[in-house]
Amino acid sequence: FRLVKIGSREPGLPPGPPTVPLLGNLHIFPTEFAHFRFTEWARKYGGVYSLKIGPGTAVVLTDPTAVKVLMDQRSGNTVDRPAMHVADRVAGGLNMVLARYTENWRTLRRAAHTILTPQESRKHLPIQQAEATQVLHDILSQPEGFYTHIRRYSSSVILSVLYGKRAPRYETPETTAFFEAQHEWERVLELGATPPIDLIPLLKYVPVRWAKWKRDCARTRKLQRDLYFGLLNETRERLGRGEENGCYMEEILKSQEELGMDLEITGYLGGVLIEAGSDTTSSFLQTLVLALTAYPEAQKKAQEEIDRVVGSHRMPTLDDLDELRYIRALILETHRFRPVAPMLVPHATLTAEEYKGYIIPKGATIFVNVYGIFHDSDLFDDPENFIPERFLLTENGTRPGVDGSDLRHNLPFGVGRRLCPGIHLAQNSININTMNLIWAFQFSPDTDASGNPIPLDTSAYQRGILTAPEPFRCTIKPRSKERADIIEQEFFEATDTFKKFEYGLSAEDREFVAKSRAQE
Ligand code: HEM
Repeated sequence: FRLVKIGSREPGLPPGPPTVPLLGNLHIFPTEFAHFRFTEWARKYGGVYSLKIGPGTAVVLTDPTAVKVLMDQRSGNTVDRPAMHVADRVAGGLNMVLARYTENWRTLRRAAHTILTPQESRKHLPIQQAEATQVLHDILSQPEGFYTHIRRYSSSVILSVLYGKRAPRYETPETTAFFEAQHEWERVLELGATPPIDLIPLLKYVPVRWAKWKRDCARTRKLQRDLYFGLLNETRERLGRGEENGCYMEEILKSQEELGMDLEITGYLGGVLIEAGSDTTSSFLQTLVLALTAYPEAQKKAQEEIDRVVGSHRMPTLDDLDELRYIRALILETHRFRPVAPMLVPHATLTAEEYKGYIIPKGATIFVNVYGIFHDSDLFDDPENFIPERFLLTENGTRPGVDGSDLRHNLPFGVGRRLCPGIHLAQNSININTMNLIWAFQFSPDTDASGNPIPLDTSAYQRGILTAPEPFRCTIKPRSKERADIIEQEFFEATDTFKKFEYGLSAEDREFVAKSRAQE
C-alpha cells in the first residue's frame, strides 16, 4: 500500500496534473523546452502548482508575487539547489551554479561578490569596449559569420576579465577548448542523458564498464580541469614573473588565504565564471539581432533615437545610454521576449515552506518560470510579439492598469541569494553591444531568388537550461560609409588595449592579429 502511495500528491501540496502510482508526474515531465509545457500547466493549474517526481516534489512558480515572496523575501530558505549527482561527479560539488547550499558554495559566492561589484566591473570596460569594436569590425568583414563573432566576443571578454588573456579568433585554442568542454557538459546534464540517479541512488554503484554515463562524466571532468587549471597556472606563472595585468584571477590568487580558498576551489571559481558568463551574454546578443531583423519597426525607432543622440560622427559610449530611452526599453523587451534562462536555474528548499495555505516540503525543487510570467497575456499585452514600447508605458512593461510592481528589471538574472553575480559585467556587455549594433548596421531578413524576404522563425531555439536562437541567416550592412570608417579607425585605436591581453598567443593567433592590424 505504501508503494502505491509513492508518486501521489500529498495533502497540502499545491495542485497539479494528475499523478500515477510510483512515477507521480515523471512520465509526463518534459525532457526538452520544459518552459513551454510548464507554462501550459500554469494556465491550467495556476501560478503555483506542483509536480510529483516519484517520491519527490517540484513546485513551479509562474506568479510574480509568489516569486517575490518565496524566492526573494524568503531566499534564506529557497537558496538551495536540487541534488544533481552528475554535476557533483563532474565538478566535485564545486560548480557554483549547480552547487548545493554548502560551505564551498558560500566561499565561491563570497569570492565572486568581492570582485564582480559594479565598481570592479567598470574596471574591465576598456577591454569590453575594445572587444565590442572587434565585433563590429568582424561583422563588417564577414557579415554572415555574425553568430560566431558574437560568441567569440563573449568568451574573449570573460577570458580577458578573468585570466587577462583574450581570444582574438573563434578558433583560438582556449575558446575551442571551452566550447568542447561546454558541449560535453551540456550533453551530460541533459535530461535523459543519464539514468535517474537522483531518484534511484543505487544506480551510482553500477560498474563503470556498464555505465557509459560515468565515462562521459569522467571525460567532461578532464576537459574542464585541463582548461580551468591550465588557465589558472598560466596566471600564477605570470604573477610569479611580476607581469600583472589587473585581471580578476590575479586578485583572487593574491587574496586566496583571506577568502579561504585552496587551489582546487580557485580553479573551479574561474571555470564556472567562464561557463556562466560566456554563452549567456552571447545568447542575449544573438536574440537581439534576431529581434531587430524580425521587427524592422523597432529597429527603425532605435536607429532614429541613436542618430538623434549620438549622430553619425562617433561611436556610442556607455554614458549615452541615459539619453536612450527607447533602446533601454528594447533591451528589457529582449530579456522578456526570449529570456536567456527561461526557468532560471532550479532552486530547492532547505526546510518546509508555507505559502497561501499550501505546504512546499523540505527539499522540494522550485522552478521559477520567468518565461511563463513574461508571456502571460493577463500581465502583458500581446506577449508573443516584440514590442519595446510596452516598457515606455509602464515600469515593468505590464499592460496599463495591471499591477506589475512585484516584477523587477533584473528578474531574468535570477532571484534571492542566487541572483547572478556577473550581472554588472553582463549588463555592460549588453549595453555597449546593443548600442553599437544599432548604431552601425542595418539588419534585414535574407531574400529568396525572387527577392522576397525569407521569414525568420523567432521561436527556433536550442534546448537546454540556457537557450540561444538556432543559428539563423540575415543580411547585415553598414548604415553608411562614414560609420564603417569610424569602426575601422576605432578598432585600430584599440590595439594598445588588446595588446595588454595578448600574451602567450598561439602562432595562428599572432599571425591573425598581425594581419588584421596590417590592413588598417
Ligand atoms: C546575459 C547574461 C547573463 C544572464 C541572463 C545570466 C543569468 C543568470 C541566471 C538566471 C542565473 C541563475 C539565478 C538563480 O538561480 O536564481 C545565473 C547565475 C549565475 N551567473 Fe549569470 N547570467 C549572465 C551573465 C553572467 C556573467 C557574465 C557571469 C560571470 C562573470 C555570470 C555568472 C553567474 C554565476 C557564477 C551564477 C551562479 C550563482 C549561484 O548559483 O550562486 N553570469 N545567471
